[in-house]
Amino acid sequence: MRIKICGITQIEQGKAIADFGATALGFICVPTSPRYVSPNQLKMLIERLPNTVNQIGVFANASADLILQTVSQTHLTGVQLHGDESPEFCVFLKQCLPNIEIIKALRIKTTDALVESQAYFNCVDTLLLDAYHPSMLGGTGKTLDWDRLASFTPPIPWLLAGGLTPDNINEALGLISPDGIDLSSGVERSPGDKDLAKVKKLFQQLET
Ligand SMILES: O=C(O)c1ccccc1NCC(=O)[C@H](O)[C@H](O)COP(=O)(O)O
Repeated sequence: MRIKICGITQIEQGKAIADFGATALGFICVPTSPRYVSPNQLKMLIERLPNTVNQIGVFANASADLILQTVSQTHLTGVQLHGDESPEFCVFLKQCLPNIEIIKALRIKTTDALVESQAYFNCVDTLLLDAYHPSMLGGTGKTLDWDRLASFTPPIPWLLAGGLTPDNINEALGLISPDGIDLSSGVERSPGDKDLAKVKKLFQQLET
């Protein structure tokens, strides 16, 4: 199973998280986020972090130009679209970046919103389901209604996000079987400052 830890801002924390067994690290390229890393910071982080893990840049309603420029300046292996990007935008980006993983995040307000995911099945490599929040785009700590996701079996890989913590991860994975999980605030001391004790506990819990 893929394990993505999102909102990395510090090299040493990123290295330690990769050593614990994360398969992907996420970097927030959304300027309004308290976890924001600038293109220069992102380049420096990626240069110093192990290339054995996927390096995912998270964008929200950014222009294609900004995304393409950021990818060309760094060695991102994937781009996560966390805003209101249309299927057409995703198709365009995939055409421009055929070797880069495109992840479309959907913020699920009600399970009816899962129907929306169908429009992306042929446009992206991976889906990510996150919790809806009226004023925050991500890193909210809010959980999804896992019971209702049991029937979500898209034809492409998907990651579960939203309020996952070392204490609730096994409950979530007992109810649903995503291809991977994505955590941010549940393994933090404060936004962008990862708590390595919590990350360690997460991996211990996943082994039980
Ligand atoms: O984390 C942010 O600050 C953020 C800001 C704007 C868009 C997306 C953002 N995060 C996206 C993520 O991938 C988070 O890991 C995901 O929302 C889960 O967060 P959490 O509920 O805190 O585990």
